[in-house]
Amino acid sequence: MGKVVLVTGANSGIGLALCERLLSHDAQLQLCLGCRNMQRAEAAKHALLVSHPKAQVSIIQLDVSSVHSVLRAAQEIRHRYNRLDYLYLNAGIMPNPHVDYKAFYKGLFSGRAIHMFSTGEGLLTQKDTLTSDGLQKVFATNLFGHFLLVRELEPLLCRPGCSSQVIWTSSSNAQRSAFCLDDIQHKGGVEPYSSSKYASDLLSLALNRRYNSQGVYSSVICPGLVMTNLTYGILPSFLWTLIMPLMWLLRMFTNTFTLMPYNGAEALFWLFMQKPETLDPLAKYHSLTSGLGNNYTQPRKVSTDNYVILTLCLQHPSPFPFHFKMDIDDTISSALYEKLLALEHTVRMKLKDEDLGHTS
Ligand SMILES: NC(=O)C1=CN([C@@H]2O[C@H](COP(=O)(O)OP(=O)(O)OC[C@H]3O[C@@H](n4cnc5c(N)ncnc54)[C@H](OP(=O)(O)O)[C@@H]3O)[C@@H](O)[C@H]2O)C=CC1
Ligand SMILES: CC(C)CCC[C@@H](C)[C@H]1CC[C@H]2C3=C(CC[C@]12C)[C@@]1(C)CCC(=O)C[C@@H]1CC3
Repeated sequence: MGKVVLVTGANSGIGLALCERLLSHDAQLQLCLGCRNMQRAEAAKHALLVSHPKAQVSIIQLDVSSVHSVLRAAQEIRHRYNRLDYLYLNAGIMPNPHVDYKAFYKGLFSGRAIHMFSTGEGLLTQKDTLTSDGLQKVFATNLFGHFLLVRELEPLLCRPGCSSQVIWTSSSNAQRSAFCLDDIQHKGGVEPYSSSKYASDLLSLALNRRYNSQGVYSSVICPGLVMTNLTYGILPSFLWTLIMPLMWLLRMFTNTFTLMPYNGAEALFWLFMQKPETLDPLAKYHSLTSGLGNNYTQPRKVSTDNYVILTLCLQHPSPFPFHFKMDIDDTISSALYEKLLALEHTVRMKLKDEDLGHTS
């Protein structure tokens, strides 16, 4: 039987491009598309079957921002399959983005222009909303729903003698400065996207600590800047098309302008072909495209700008030598993991109470 792969947010952009690449590589795969919108999911399945008529593609209705939907979908997946080899946690949103053009103009002449183009740091804010579960929507979609999904699919991922991979689509926009352990949902800030992506980097570390002994390996990837529905929400598509020659030119200076979903999916696809035991849990795997248009994957250390480390090390005398850095990263990721477990407990209790309310 072929390997089982579940991809969330598979009906468009990077997720759909990944599915195409996976099927081109391995026609025996059992590919499951986790999508919230069934019409768009059917269209994606149809497109995949046109290029791979013999492929085994199925759909699971999954809204990762809804606790009820995640629990129901996981139950259905456990019913359909007895294994899960790859879980791609790719669905993501950046609602109501606002570009700070003043900061962009300043950044152009700051000596950090390339960094700004590759990370979007300091340029973007978003207006978040609440889900029906009362959670911040960006947090619920980009992080918490996926966390719950991993927890629910534990029996399929952890199988004696077999290994499996959990792969997060993170972002170069993941910023330590946007994330706060006391406000993991980012209720009080205007950069929920950066916060949620930084949290996914931390969570991946925690998942490795928790699950490696059971054969589950978690990695994070960074797709670069890709033209998808997400980026068309930041600037209209005609404007992106208009500045495309400029972006090709910028590729000479930053290889993070992957631009096409196929290129953005490079690291996701590359991880599919790796032995998970050989992967570095502290690396973030970047999809990169050279000035000449060649794709490659490069691991870069995750969270090198940890301000807690800096604060501690700047104290005199420093309570920690520099080589304690990884331990402190580990402490933050453990703390996040505990907070997510506590939140999971709360939402499960709330759902139980609601169910009891309906039956009595
Ligand atoms: N484009 C870029 O430059 C970058 C993107 N990324 C990340 O890549 C990932 C894929 O985004 P991208 O392909 O660019 O954008 P798209 O908007 O094309 O894809 C996002 C996918 O996520 C799905 N999705 C959104 N919310 C939910 C939900 N609640 N439940 C289930 N599915 C959901 C969307 O479904 P629907 O069609 O129903 O909305 C869609 O299939 C995201 O995690 C994004 O943050 C990271 C760095 C850069
Ligand atoms: C000449 C143009 C390239 C000017 C575009 C300016 C900005 C709108 C963009 C520069 C860097 C971009 C970027 C993203 C969005 C658009 C920019 C801020 C992302 C934040 C999109 C989502 C991500 O996950 C990472 C991207 C990093 C770079």
